[in-house]
Amino acid sequence: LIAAEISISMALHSAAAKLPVVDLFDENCKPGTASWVSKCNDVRVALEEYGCFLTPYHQVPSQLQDQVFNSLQQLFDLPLETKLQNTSHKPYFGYFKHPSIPLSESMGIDDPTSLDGTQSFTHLMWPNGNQKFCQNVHSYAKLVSQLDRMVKKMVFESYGVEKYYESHIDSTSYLLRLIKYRVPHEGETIDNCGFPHTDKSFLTIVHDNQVAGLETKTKDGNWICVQPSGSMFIVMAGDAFLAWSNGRVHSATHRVVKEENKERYCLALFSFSSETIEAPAELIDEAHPLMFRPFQNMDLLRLYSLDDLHRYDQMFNGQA
Ligand SMILES: O=C(O)CCC(=O)C(=O)O
Ligand SMILES: [Fe+2]
Repeated sequence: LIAAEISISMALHSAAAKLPVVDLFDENCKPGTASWVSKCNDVRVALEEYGCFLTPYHQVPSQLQDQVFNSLQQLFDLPLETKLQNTSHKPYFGYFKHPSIPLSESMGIDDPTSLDGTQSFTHLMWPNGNQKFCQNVHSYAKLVSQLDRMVKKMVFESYGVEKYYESHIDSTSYLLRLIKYRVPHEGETIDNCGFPHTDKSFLTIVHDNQVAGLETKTKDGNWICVQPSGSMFIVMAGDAFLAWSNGRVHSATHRVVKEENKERYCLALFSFSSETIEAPAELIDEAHPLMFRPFQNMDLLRLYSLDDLHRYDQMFNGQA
């Protein structure tokens, strides 16, 4: 009986695969210490094996999280013609809504870590000003960008190429996407909230209002449902990180499905590099021949967006 129970519990365990959780901020973990080195290793391994991991990030106070998610509600309640003011020549940087995924709607703040970036977005949405929104979103983006830099520092160190870290960070820019997934209307049977995809960023940090929906795919093809909780942030490698690492870092396919009958709000901080994306010489050898020709991160995003729009249209016209 005991043996049977053990095997049942193992079966259940493997059925509900979970993402690794890496706590970057435990007390003993200061740069230079042995525990820092092993933490860097954990981060690298998580990104190599899963392409993503969960991390508790208490640096964003829960009060600020609440305020930001409340502001999102206020933002999406604005009239459509106001939201449509959020435009950009860069793909995915502006307002997006498509008939093939009616439950979701999203907007983008270019350069949210600078006060200018957040202010000009705020001004477009609220010409009479909305100081609270601006301050909250700006502080939030700055705090999350610190997590982005920390993760990269740890991975660069773990590969022994920390000498490239400073210039990489100097050429990094951010995009904060604000996403709303509404509740289906009565009789509406849609649960599709977008295509399964990999991000074209270097790194993405996703955080939601504790309503489930995000799923990531493991290398062996299983979907992991990401369980949200207040201060857990999900750190996800994009295709640019994969290429830079010469294929070592995995970029996980992920998708959003609507499970709960609750509105889901999500904030995704994408980082892009304006340096040419190419693997450091240290990561190229006989066992790891160069996998990708050097390219520009924004070109990758542009190329993808053309395919993507085509897919949305096909889906809308019932051909996919
Ligand atoms: O809503 C989410 O959790 C993720 C959204 C996403 O994958 C994206 O915007 O690229
Ligand atoms: Fe994504």
